[in-house]
Amino acid sequence: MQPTAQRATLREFFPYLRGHVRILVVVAVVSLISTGLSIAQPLMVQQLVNSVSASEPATIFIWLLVAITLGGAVFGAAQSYLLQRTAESVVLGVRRSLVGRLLALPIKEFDRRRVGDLISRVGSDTTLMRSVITSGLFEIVSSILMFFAAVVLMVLIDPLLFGITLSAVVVGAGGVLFLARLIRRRSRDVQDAVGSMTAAVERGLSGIRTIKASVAEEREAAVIDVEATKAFRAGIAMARLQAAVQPIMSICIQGAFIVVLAVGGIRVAAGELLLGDLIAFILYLFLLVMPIGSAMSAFVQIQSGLAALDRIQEIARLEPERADEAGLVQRSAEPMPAGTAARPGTIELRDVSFSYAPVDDDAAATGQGGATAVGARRSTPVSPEGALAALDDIDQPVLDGVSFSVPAGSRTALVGPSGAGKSTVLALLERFYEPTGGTIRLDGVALPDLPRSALRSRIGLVEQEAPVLSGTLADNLRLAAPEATDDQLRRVLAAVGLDALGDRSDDGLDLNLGEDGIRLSGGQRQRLAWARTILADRPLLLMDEPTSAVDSRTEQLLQRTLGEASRDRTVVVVAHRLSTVADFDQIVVLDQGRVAAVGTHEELLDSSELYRDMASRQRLVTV
Ligand SMILES: Nc1ncnc2c1ncn2[C@@H]1O[C@H](COP(=O)(O)OP(=O)(O)OP(=O)(O)O)[C@@H](O)[C@H]1O
Repeated sequence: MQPTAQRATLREFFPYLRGHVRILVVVAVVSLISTGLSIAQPLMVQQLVNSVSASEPATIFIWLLVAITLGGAVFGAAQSYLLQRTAESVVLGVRRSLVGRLLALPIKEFDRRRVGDLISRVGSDTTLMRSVITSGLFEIVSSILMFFAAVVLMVLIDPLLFGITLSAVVVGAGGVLFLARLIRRRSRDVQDAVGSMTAAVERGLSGIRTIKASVAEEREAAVIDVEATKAFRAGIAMARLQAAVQPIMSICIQGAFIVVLAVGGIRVAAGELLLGDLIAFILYLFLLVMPIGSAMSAFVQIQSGLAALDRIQEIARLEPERADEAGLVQRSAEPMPAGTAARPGTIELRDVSFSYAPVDDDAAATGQGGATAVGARRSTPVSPEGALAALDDIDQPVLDGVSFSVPAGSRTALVGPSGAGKSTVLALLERFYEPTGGTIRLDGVALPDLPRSALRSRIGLVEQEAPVLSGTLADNLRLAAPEATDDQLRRVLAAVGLDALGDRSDDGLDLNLGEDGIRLSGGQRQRLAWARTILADRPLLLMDEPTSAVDSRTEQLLQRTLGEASRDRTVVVVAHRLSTVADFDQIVVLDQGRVAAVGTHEELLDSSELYRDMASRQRLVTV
C-alpha cells in the first residue's frame, strides 16, 4: 500500500498535548535537574582525581559524588514515571476522540473501509503515538541539553580532543538522518500491513461458522497468511534500516574513543594534560554519546509515531455526519419542530434517486475493502446470478425517480424482487445515505432540514439482519430506551414471545447473549429487535423483513403486536411474504429502483402484473 499524500508533522502532534501542559512543565523541570546532575558527575570525578593526584583532601568530593549519583537516580525515575503517565493520558484522549469520530462517521465510510483496519488504528496506532512522548520528544530535548552542556565542558577541558570527537559525530549523525526518512516510510508500510492483517483476521473470525461449514479453514488461513507475510516483509524492511542506524553510530563513536584515548594518553605523558582532565573528558564523551544514541533512537520512534499519526489523522479528517450531531449521547434531547415528536408523521418521497458511491482508490489506501463492510449488507437469499449482476451494476442508480407518500398513522408495505431497492428506501429515510436527486419530506419538512439525531429519535428501525450487540439481554433492550424499567423490559419481551428468554437462567434480564448475540436463534434475534424497537416507543416504525426468521405461530403473535403498535404510529414494512402485508393500507411495488405500482392488495392484483406474478408464486392467488 502506498502512503497517502498527507503526512503528519510534529506540529500536528502538539494539539494532542493540550491539557497536559502543566504536567509536562513539571517533567521538563525534573528532567533538567536530572540532566544537570549527570553533567556535574564528571566534574566531581575530575576534582576527586586531581585532588588525589596532588595529595589534597578529597572526602568532600566523594560525598558530593555519592549525593549526585543518588539524586540523578531519583529524578530519573520520577521523570520516567511522569512521562509514562502523561503518555497514557494522551493516548486515552486520542482513543476517545478517534472512537467518537468513528461513531460519528456516515455509514458510507464504513461501506468503504475494513473494520479490522479501523480497530488497528484505535489499538496499535495509538500505542505507537505513545512512544513519541515517552521515548521521543523528551528524550530529544534532554539529549540536546546534555549534548550542549557536554560540548561546552569538553571544549573548556581540551579543544583539540573535542575537534576529533566532533568530526566523528558529524559523520555519524549525517548517516542516521539520511536513514530516518526511509524509516518513516517503512514504518507507515508496517502499520498499513498490520491494519490489513487485522482486517483479514477479523473477517475470518467474524465469519467462522460459514468458514467451517464451507471447510475453508485452510484457505482462509492462507488468506490471513498472505497478509501476515506482507506485515512480516514490511517489518523486516524496517528492521534492516533500524539495524543500520546502530553500527553507523558505533563505528563513529568507537573510532572517536580510540583516537581520544591515544592522543589524550600521549598528551598526559607529555605533561600537557592532567590525568583528571582526561578522565573527565572521556566521561563527557560518554555523556555526549549517550544522548546522541538515545536522540537517534528517539528520532526513529518519532518517525514511527508520526506514521501512526498519519493513519489516525486520516480518520480525523473524514467529514462526520454533521458537526452538531457528534455528541451522540445528546440524541434524545435533540429538538423537533413543536408538537411533532410524539405523533405519527407523513412521509413523502418525490422523484428520489440514489446510487451507492463506488469504492475509490483513496479509500483502498486507507483500508477499504470487501467482505466485512459494515452497513447495508443483506441476509436475504439472493440468487448467485442476481447478486453478481447487482454487483456488476454497482454504478447504476439503485433508486431512480421514486415517488410515493405514506399518510400519517398508516401501514405501508414495500414489496418487489430482490435488489429492487426496498432496504435502500429505509436507509434513506434514516438518512444513513443522502439521495442523489429528489426530496424526502417528513411532515412537510425536507429531511436535510431536520437534525439527523432528531429525525432518528422519531424512528424505530427493525433491521434485516437483526443485529444483537455483545452484552446482556437488558443492555440490548435498553439501547434506545436507557431509562426503561425492568418491568417494562419484561412486558415487551412477553409482547414478542421472548418472556422465556429472561427466565432461561438465574441471570434473568442480565442473561449474557454472547459475542454478537451468538447464543440466540435467528428468530429470537429478530424478536429481540422488535422488542427493542417497541420499547423505544417511536412514532415511525421502519421494519425490514421483520418476520423472515420466525415460525408461523410467532409470526401471528408479532402481527398482533404490530397491529397494536401501529394504532398510533406510521409503519413502513419491507416484505417478501405478501400474506404478511395483504391487509396493509397501501403496498408500494418496487422494481429495479422504480415504483412499478401503488395500491391495496386487491387493487394491485388487478392493476399490477408484477404483483400478481409475485402473489401467484406465493400461492396467494391462482392465475
Ligand atoms: N452498502 C451498499 N453498497 C453498495 N451497494 C449496495 C449496498 N447496499 C445495497 N446495495 C445494492 O443496492 C441494490 C438495492 O439493494 P437493497 O438492499 O435496497 O435491495 P432490496 O430490494 O432490499 O433487496 P432484498 O429484498 O434482497 O433485501 C442492490 O443492487 C445492492 O447490491
